[in-house]
Amino acid sequence: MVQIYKFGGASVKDAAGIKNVCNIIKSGTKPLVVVISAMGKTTNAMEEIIEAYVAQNQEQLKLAYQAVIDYHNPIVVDLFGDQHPFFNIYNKLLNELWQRLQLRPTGRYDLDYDQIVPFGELISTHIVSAYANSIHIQNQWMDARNIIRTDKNYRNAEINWGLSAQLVRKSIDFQKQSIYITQGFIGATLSDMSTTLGREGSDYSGAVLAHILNAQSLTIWKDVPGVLNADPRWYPLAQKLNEISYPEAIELAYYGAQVIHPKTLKPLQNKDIPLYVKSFLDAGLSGTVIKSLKGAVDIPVYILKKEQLFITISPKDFSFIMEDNLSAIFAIFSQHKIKVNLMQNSALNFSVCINEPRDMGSLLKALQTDFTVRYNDHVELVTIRNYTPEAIALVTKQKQIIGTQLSRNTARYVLKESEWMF
Ligand SMILES: Nc1ncnc2c1ncn2[C@@H]1O[C@H](COP(=O)(O)OP(=O)(O)O)[C@@H](O)[C@H]1O
Ligand SMILES: N[C@@H](CC(=O)OP(=O)(O)O)C(=O)O
Repeated sequence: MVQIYKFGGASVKDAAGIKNVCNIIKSGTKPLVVVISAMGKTTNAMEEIIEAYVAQNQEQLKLAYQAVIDYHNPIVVDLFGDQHPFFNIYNKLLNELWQRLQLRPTGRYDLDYDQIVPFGELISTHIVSAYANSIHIQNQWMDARNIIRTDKNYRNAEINWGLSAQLVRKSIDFQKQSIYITQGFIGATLSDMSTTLGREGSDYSGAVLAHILNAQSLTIWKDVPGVLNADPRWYPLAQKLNEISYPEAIELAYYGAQVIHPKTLKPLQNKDIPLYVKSFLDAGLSGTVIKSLKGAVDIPVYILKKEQLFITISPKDFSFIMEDNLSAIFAIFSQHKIKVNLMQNSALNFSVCINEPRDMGSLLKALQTDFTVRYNDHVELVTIRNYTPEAIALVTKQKQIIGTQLSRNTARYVLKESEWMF
């Protein structure tokens, strides 16, 4: 049975990382499909390109494009030397990106974004695939846009499961090749326009392929030993969870545990395919497995969401917060692509915690036509699953609490941003 491996940007951020990834691929059970993200923070660098491109700021565009080249070039030279046939592929790809940047913007930001940002993944996968072949790890590079078909919802495209399944099965032949290397995060519409699946969407790509290929397992290789009970960058005493059930992992991802993309788990759960989260820094460690399990995680799990805005909305006409008002509010959120992380309502007020919007002014303006709006900015949202009095004390001590929501398993606190001291 096939295994799927997914490597994120951190694992391929430099030449040493790529060599390490190749070692893991070499040791992995075959057949194997490998899904790789753009190297390091390349997607952010591609977003700089987009900003300059859309603004048609040529000076800025050249600088942003050059930054992408300056990051990748030394890695390519380190891996291949400065004379290698791979440079034909590599230079062709960069040239294709530059030519794309010479076209005039269409005026549709999301569409342009999706034609440009995928170059990050195309470059990284070509580098890893060619390097692996050069050290005799025979593999086939595959363009995910030829197998992952989506709708036209640029930047957040939905998978066309039926067509993708047909194309994946047609393109992959494990009799001929036991290792395929492809991109996460990207796909294409029926008319061959590139699409992306949402930031950090490569985990999801891994799950889509695992589902379609009835894989034995999906392993996502991270810079942490597994899923921990908190982000270790925030809470240094975080502990590894050995096993998590699908529903619990879905809840953790939904509340914002950044280690797994929220859409990743459903396609796996539906076919009972286990997800391993393992460390690419020490592939021998057991990691975390997410699978069908009875029983819950037995320690508190903490999830922090930064850069939040807590808004309280009240109808100006003193009507109650009922379905018609709620649907008007959600229509505005949807138009502004607002993600609601927590909501609460009383008779006269509706409060939400949302990611700080890119254009706060236009959101407020839209809401203020029919509603009075009060808000707290610079807030953080902490969710504690399996909370205990000690866990609550840990996150709320010396904090100004702006909102609280408690259910049987989950405690949520909207807190004024201030330094964390554990
Ligand atoms: N509960 C958690 N367990 C482990 N890591 C977590 C958790 N919550 C957040 N993280 C963070 O997620 C990071 C890995 O995710 P991410 O950077 O998206 O990986 P990649 O880019 O490789 O896909 C870790 O470095 C860690 O700081
Ligand atoms: N490169 C894309 C997709 C992705 O999933 O990346 P990573 O696996 O490094 O989080 C992004 O940064 O959004």
